[in-house]
Amino acid sequence: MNQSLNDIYQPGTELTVGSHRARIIKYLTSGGFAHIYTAEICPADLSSPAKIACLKRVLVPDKPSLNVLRAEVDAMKLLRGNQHVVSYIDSHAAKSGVHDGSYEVFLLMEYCSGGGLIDFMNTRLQNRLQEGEVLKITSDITQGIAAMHALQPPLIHRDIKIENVLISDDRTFKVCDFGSVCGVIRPPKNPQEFNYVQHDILKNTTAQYRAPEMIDLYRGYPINEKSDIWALGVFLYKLCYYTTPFEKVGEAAILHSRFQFPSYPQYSDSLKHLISFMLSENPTQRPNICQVLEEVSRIQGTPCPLRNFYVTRAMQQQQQHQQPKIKFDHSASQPKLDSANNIINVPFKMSHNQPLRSTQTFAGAPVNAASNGYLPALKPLPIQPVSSSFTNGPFKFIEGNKALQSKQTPHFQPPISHDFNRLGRSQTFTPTSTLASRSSVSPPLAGRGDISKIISANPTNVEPSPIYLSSGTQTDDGFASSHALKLERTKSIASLSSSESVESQHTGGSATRRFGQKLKVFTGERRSISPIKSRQNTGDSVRSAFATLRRGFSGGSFKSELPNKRNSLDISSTSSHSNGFKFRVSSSESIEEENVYPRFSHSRSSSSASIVSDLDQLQQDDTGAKNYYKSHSPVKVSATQGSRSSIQKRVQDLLKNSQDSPVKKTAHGYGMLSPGDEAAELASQLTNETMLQNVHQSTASTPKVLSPAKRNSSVVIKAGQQVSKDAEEVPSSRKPAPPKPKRPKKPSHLKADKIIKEAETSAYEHSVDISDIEIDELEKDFKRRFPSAV
Ligand SMILES: Nc1ncnc2c1ncn2[C@@H]1O[C@H](COP(=O)(O)OP(=O)(O)OP(=O)(O)O)[C@@H](O)[C@H]1O
Repeated sequence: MNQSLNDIYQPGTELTVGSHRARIIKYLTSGGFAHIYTAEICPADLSSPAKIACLKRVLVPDKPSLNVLRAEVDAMKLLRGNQHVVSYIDSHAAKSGVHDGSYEVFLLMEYCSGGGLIDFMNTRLQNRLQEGEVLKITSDITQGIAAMHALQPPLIHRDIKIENVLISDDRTFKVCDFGSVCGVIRPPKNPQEFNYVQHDILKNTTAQYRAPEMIDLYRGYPINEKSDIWALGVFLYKLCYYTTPFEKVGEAAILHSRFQFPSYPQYSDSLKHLISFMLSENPTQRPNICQVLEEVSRIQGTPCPLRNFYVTRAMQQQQQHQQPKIKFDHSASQPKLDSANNIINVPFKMSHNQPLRSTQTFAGAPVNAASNGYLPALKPLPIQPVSSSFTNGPFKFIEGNKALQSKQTPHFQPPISHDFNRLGRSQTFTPTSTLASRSSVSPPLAGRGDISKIISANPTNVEPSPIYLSSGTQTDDGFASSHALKLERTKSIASLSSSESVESQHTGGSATRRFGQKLKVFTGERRSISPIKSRQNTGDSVRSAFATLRRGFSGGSFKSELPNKRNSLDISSTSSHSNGFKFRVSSSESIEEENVYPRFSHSRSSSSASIVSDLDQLQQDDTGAKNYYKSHSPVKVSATQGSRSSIQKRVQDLLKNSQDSPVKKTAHGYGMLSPGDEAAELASQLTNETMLQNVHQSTASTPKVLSPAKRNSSVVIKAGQQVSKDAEEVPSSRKPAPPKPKRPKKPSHLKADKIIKEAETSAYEHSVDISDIEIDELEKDFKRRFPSAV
């Protein structure tokens, strides 16, 4: 940390953060460039009467870095009020007292007095977490992530990991760190896009939690909710075994989802199956977040706390399509609900005898599927019940998380015969599975909108109630991705500053800190006592925006940290990282592997928040990355402008705006606007919101920021340049070929999920008309499945 202890606010220091007064109670800790405090706030937070909040104070070196925080703050705002997400209260930015172009950002959020999950786990080294505890944590975090996936368009967290979970005083586990959040990223279509996405993923994700489709972009899958599901699977595995499933072998194992379950501690087959299911190599075979929660609840023996919003959307979509032609007899087709909202007339078929079709080993022993009672879905699931109860009885519905409860509760529930005979896991952990997945590559998915679109589509301060409207979210299959999205680009995301990223070179702070930093680069941060290293086991990236800012501050070389970048994305690479591990006995009972294979740079730019938009821009720019990055600056395109303008016009607009567009100011969000203030102007430029200037009415001094030269004395490598350079290093055989628009043939037994697909498709393509053929097909399909309804 580049700040001395003198910079720490003393208890009693008073600040203004947005519309809140904050009085420092205590300095808690430092994270990267952030200082974390508890503070008493006035007025108390509306969402909770608590007067104690957490104040995060961050030094931001420059404007582009401010964009990063903006994306994080915006994501927090969208999720505010969800009890499984660390709640945003207020924020504020101003120029720092040091006149070097740096800024100070204050973020007030809910204070989680229980500390971090990582710390909790470290208290349980001798007595590992029991299944009930694992399930409780997983359920909470799944609900937090569900709140993101439920948005339309959805938000992808991209950095789900143990370290990003905090515990509130009521022992609720909460997701934090939204610095890596993005919208759905469609598969890159050309080398420029490929390099851009690759770079963005390296910056914003953590190696051990990276999904196969993130490592091997040539597979042609979008980075979407299913990538979060993978990370959540790794998270769940680590909760159980205190290490990640791919710790030993690394990427080669990730690419084929090759892992084993340790024999200790012992967990039920159901839980292991769930993990395996979530870690399906093929993203289309992973469950969606609602299905994960349903299964967690089933294992817990409790009702599922959320409705399956994917199903609801699909049903609504179907209803919309069919209403004009089909006389829908609700009474015949819809399941009857009892007073507790339980379905009472839906046959529930659950096979306990389905053999598990997986070559995966469970601590060396074959899985006894018969004792499992539940087998994960082999294929994208057909419409699921909103929730399944643990027993073979009726599905149960409860009104759980308010933030996810629809104000438009559907009038009917899906009439489902949930046939578990059809469920099973087909994944084989052989290299051929990769080939198979390649052969069924989904056609490119066009962008679903950048984060600015997400923000505008999901207004803050409002419960994400539109989640039950038609979904633009991919649920289960890649088929939907064959429908290119036609979401209009309403405005160019403000955070177009990847070229500004700088690299780590620690230049200040104590010797201990420097040592710690260095360790972090190569092996993860050490915690001298803790055997569960917050970064050690999780690989290379720490993806909070604040962490990035720290690295941005400290300079360093991106290139130096990317010796193996090419290999890392080479699916054919057989490079084993086994030599890169050394065993370290970190406690009497746990032996941890220390990942020492090269880390990638983690400099973050705001690009993470705008990748879809950026890809669109790249796509339109035939002259490639060079020109793209030239125009890669904060741009404002109005909503009306953005709609389907020609390529030339859009490029012209972008270039023009990047050069001289005056910024439209509004006055909400970060606080009041001080006209003329550059920080406020920037904030407005980035977010249509404003920041307060000099709101910082502290009696304490402003933290010192090292001069750029000092903190970045070696090299500042622009991300764009580096990416281009790396692009040259990609062997020609690995040059991305345009993804084949090959659409895998859908097995007939999966036709039910067509409803979901249609819903998704329709949601993506707002302007697309449903053809007669499709309607006929829908009709036929509907008649076949619900004969009583017609
Ligand atoms: N809302 C909160 N309530 C309680 N403690 C918090 C809260 N936010 C952060 N902390 C504590 O501060 C630490 C650092 O916070 P955070 O991770 O957000 O900062 P950072 O700069 O992103 O750090 P890093 O670079 O290590 O990720 C966390 O590990 C946690 O212990």
